Amino acid sequence: CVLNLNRKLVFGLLVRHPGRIHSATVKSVDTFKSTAMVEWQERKMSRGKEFGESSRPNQKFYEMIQDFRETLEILPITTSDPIEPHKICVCVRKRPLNKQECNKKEIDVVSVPGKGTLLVHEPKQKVDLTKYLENQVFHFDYSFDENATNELVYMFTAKPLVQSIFQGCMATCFAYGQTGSGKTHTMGGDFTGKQQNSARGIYALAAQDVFTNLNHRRFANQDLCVYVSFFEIYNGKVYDLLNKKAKLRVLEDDRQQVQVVGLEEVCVFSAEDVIKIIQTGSACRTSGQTSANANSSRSHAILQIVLRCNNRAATLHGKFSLVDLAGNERGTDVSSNDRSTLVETSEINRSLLALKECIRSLGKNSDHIPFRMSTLTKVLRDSFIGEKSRTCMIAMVSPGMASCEYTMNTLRYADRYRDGVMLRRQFYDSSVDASVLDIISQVTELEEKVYGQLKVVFLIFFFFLRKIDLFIFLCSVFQRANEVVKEMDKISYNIEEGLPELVDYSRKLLGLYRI
Ligand SMILES: Nc1ncnc2c1ncn2[C@@H]1O[C@H](COP(=O)(O)OP(=O)(O)OP(=O)(O)O)[C@@H](O)[C@H]1O
Repeated sequence: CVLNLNRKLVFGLLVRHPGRIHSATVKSVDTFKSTAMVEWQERKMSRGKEFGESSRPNQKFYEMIQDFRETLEILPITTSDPIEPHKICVCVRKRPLNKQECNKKEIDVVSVPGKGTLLVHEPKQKVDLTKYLENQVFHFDYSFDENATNELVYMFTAKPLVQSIFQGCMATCFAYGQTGSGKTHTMGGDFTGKQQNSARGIYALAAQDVFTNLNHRRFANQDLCVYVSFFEIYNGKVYDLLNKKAKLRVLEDDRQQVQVVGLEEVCVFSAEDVIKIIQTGSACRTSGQTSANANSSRSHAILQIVLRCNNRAATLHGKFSLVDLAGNERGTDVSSNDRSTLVETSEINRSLLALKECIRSLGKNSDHIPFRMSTLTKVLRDSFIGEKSRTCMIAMVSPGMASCEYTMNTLRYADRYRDGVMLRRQFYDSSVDASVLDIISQVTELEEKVYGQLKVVFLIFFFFLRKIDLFIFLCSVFQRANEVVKEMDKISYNIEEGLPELVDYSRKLLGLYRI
């Protein structure tokens, strides 16, 4: 800034007195310039001292990121920001660098400049070894930086969902992210050693608000009761955390209602009761060790706060499912590579994929929600259907450079389903969209035709297998297969012909969305 001022000053002088710069002025400009340089060097050195720069690996990237940050206007989210109502809300939370990362002099590659924006400064290197940053920008409904408290995160994410269950909604709040990124910290409360401060997690904050609402005169005459259940899904099986980890079965009745048979549902009368339940249940949770977290949760934990009308049938009024998902690491990230650990990891990833598909379908108002893809989505079925479902996803990210790839994966996961929601809105709003939908439906139709014909070939195959000589039969099958292949060629040519148009429209559409 000082150097810029300096340049502006010289430029101003040249404009006013072309070819005649007074030597005293030049001297003062030079002094000014050298002072600015000294200041800049000092600032750089103090920055270095602060982080032990001399031995920091990736010093160059660190400086590039710091220089970039200086150009950013940082306006973190505060309690006075407005809370907007969402059917599906997607947020991101960055945790601070932890002690271990600070000891390793890790670089913080994530910046949260404003209310819903998050930047990842991805360190890259060209073939000639020149270092550069790829600054990736993500937009969410809300973004929380490393200084955000659980209370602040709660206010914008789960609090509106608590209100919604009193209006009869089925609400779900997910904590998603890489292992060690802060899911359990956010949902269950912070740990001091092995001791968890459950009163400061989203679970407890939600419970407190449930009882505040319950005692409010608006809801007091509804005669509602609060019940809590707490269970985990590990390797596709459900275990009751409130009943000595009893293994439970998930059954679907003829009305497609999914029931966790025998799940303990405890009637609670205060937020303190819920906190005790959280402590009992959390202590039972299945954990393991990963490269990023020595006490990694290897299961999805689901705390359900259920409102029932206090009549004989105890009719369901509203339900809030708070889900602390298992870490989304890859198979290679877990410290043990035995078969059971790999099965565990693949099961976790399968269920996370299923979850993404369900939320995307929900965002697109699709008639078909693929909830049968995993146990997790099965037990949360009623959260994915109907007008009364409300969802909030909090994507957690670790700030370190070593976690950059996982951070990008987490953000893409969250961003993609947000894309689904936004794109659908565009489909309905824009005139271009009808053509895109038209081309997509034509492609689907062609695909169905090919599959239909292949089916005929196989039917003929089985029919003739029993009836005629194998040789004649094989000849006819080959002939038909040949025809089908030719037809497929033709169809794929048609698809390719239509593709540029589709891509063009899609680009326009994405362009519309990004603007
Ligand atoms: N926002 C935060 N502020 C301070 N410390 C945090 C924050 N988020 C996480 N931590 C700390 O980071 C460590 C890992 O967090 P946590 O156990 O919540 O991760 P996780 O995402 O639940 O991991 P896993 O999936 O392996 O269970 C904990 O020691 C926690 O206290």
